[in-house]
Amino acid sequence: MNDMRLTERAVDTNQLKITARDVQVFYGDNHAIKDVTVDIQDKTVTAFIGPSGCGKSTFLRCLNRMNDTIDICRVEGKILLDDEDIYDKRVDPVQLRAKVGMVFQKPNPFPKSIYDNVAYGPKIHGLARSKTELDEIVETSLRRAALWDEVKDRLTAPGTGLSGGQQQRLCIARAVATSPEVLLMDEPCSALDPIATAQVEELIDDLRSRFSVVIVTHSMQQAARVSQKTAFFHLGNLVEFDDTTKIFTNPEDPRTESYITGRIG
Ligand SMILES: Nc1ncnc2c1ncn2[C@@H]1O[C@H](COP(=O)(O)OP(=O)(O)OP(=O)(O)O)[C@@H](O)[C@H]1O
Repeated sequence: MNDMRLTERAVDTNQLKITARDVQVFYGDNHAIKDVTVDIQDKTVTAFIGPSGCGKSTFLRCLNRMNDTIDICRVEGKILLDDEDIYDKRVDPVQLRAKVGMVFQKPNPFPKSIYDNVAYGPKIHGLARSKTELDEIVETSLRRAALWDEVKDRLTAPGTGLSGGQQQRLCIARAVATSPEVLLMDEPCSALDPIATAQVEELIDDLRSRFSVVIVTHSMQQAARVSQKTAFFHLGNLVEFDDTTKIFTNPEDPRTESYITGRIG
C-alpha cells in the first residue's frame, strides 16, 4: 500500500501526547471498551480501525470526554493529556474540548455565517483581544483548513450554504480556531465525495505538522494513506497497535490479519 500514501511532511513524532491506561467504558451493562491501554504521539496521525460496533467511536470520544454527554455511559481507567488526568474533577470539559477538538462524521456547521462559525470558539474562550485579532484567527483557521480562497469573498454567507466538502473543511477550521493540541476526527470523510475526501486527507497530513490527529475510519485505504500509527479494535478490545505499514503488511494478531484481508468486518 506504500505507493498510495500521501507525501509525508518531515516532523518530529516522538513526543507522547495522550496516554490511556486500562480504560473501560460501559453503556449501562454493555461493556463497550475493555482494558484499553495506548499511547498517542504528538504530530502523528493515529487511525482507529475495526468492524462496526467494535468501539472505535466510543474510545475516540473518551479522549475529550464527549461521552460525558451520554447519561448511561461510564468511563474508568486513566487518560492523561501531557501528564494531566483529563477526568480529574478540576478539569473543565469545555476547556478540554478546545484543546482536544473534534470533527464529526456529518458536517455540522452552526446556523451562522462562515465567519461566525470560525469566530465562535475563539470568542467564548477569550482568545482574541480585538476585532482585528479575531479577523486574523478566522483567516488563519480558514487557510489552515484550505478553505480561505473559496470563501474569502462571502464570509457573511451562511455556513450551511456551502457544499458538503466545504462544510467539513469549515468544521475543521472551527476546530482549528481554538488552537487545539489534538484533533479527533470521527469518520470525517464518510459523507464526502472522492474529491472532497482527497482534499480533507491532504489537509489531515498538513494539520499533523501542528498537532496530533486521531481519526476513526471505515476505510482501510484511508487509514493506510493518512496515518503513521494504526490501532485495530475488535469487540471492545484494542487488539493491535503499531506502525501503519506494519499493521497493513505484517500484523501480529490473526484477528488483525483477518480484518485487513477482508475476512472479518
Ligand atoms: N450512545 C450510546 N448508547 C448506548 N450504547 C452505545 C452508544 N454508542 C455506542 N454504543 C454501543 O457501544 C458499542 C461500541 O459502539 P461504537 O459506536 O463505539 O463502535 P464503532 O466501532 O465506532 O462502530 P461504527 O463503526 O459502526 O461506528 C456498541 O455495542 C454500541 O451499541
